[in-house]
Amino acid sequence: MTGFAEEITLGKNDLREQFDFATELPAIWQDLSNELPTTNGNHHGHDLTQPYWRLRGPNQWPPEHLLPGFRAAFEAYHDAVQELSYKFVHLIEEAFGINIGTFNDFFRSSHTSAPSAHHNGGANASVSGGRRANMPPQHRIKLLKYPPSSSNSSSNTDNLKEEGQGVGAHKDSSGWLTFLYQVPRRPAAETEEAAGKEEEEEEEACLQVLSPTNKWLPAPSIPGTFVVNFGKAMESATQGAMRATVHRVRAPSATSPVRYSIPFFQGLPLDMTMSEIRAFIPESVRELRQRQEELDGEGPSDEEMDSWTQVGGWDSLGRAQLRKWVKSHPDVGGKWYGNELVEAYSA
Ligand SMILES: O=C(O)CCC(=O)C(=O)O
Ligand SMILES: [Fe+2]
Repeated sequence: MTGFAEEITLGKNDLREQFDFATELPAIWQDLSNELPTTNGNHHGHDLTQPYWRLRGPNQWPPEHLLPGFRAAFEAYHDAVQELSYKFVHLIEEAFGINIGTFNDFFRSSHTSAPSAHHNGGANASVSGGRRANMPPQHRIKLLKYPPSSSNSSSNTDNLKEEGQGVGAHKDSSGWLTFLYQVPRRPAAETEEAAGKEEEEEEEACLQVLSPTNKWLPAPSIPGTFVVNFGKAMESATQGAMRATVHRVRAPSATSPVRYSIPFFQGLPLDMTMSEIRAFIPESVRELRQRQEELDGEGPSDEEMDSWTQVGGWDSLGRAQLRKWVKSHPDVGGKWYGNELVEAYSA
C-alpha cells in the first residue's frame, strides 16, 4: 500500500494513493542467511537468492470480516483480465505475422529456449542457459485513487498545472501489456448539460497520452473499454517497432469528483533477460521499426531501450522491476530491502 503522495515519478510526488495486489503465488525467495549451509538457492536453474524474487509472493489480503467479498471479487477480476490479456497477446502475434502462441512460453511453466529458426521466422539471438523451466509470471493489479486536490485549482498557470500531478509522465515498466480500467466518475449523465460537465471534468483530470508529435492527448474513460498500453519490455524486445506509450494523469481539481482506476500489468518471468526475450522476436518484426519511424518519426534510442535491462548481460526483468519499485517507493524499499540496496538500485 502506498499512501497519498508517497510515490515519486520524475522526482515529484504523485497525488494519488494505491493498494498493490498481484497473482496469488507462494513466496520463493531464498534467504541464505536462514538456510542450512548445504543450500545454494539454486532451483532448477533459477537463482532464488536474487533480491528481486522477493517481489513475488502471496497478497496481504484485508481481513474478510472488514471487507467481506473483496478477495473473491478481486480474484475473479484478476482471472478474467488475465485471460483477456493472453488472448490479446495472440492478436499482437497475428498483427506481427508470427505464429499464434509464439509468446505463450512467457506465461506458463515451460522451457526457455529460443524458438527454432523455422518457428520464429529467423530470430538468431542465442539463449543462455537453454533448458531452464520458466516460472509462470506474476501479474500486478493496482487499485488507484486520485482524490480532488486543491493544489490543482482551476487556475491554469503552468506552475499549478504541474503541481496537479496525479502520476507523472512515464512508460509502464512492469510487463508486456497493461490493461487499464478507468472507473466512470459519475453515474451516467441524464441531461446534456450534465454530460457536458462530465466531459469537461474528464478532460481536466484524466489519462493523457503523448502523441508522436509531442502533444498531450486526452484518453478519457469510455464505458465498457480498457486502455491497452505497451510496456517497456515490449518496446525493448521489438527494438522500438512497438512503442511504449508515454502517459500521465492530472489530479482532479478540488471541485471535481474523485478518480479511480485499476491497471493490470501483465507480468513476465522475473529472471528472463532481454536477450532471452528478443530471441522470440523475428527479424521481420524488428524491421517494422523503420516503417514506424517513417510514420511517427524517430523512436527511442538504442541506449534508452538497452539501459532498461542490460541486453545480453546478466541483467534481468526482475532487477529492472525492483529498481523501478525502489525508485518510486523509496520508503518501502528502505524498509524491506535496506538503504544499501535502495542506493545501489537507484543509482
Ligand atoms: O490511473 C491511470 O489511469 C493510469 C495509471 C498509470 O499509468 C500507472 O499506474 O502506470
Ligand atoms: Fe502507467
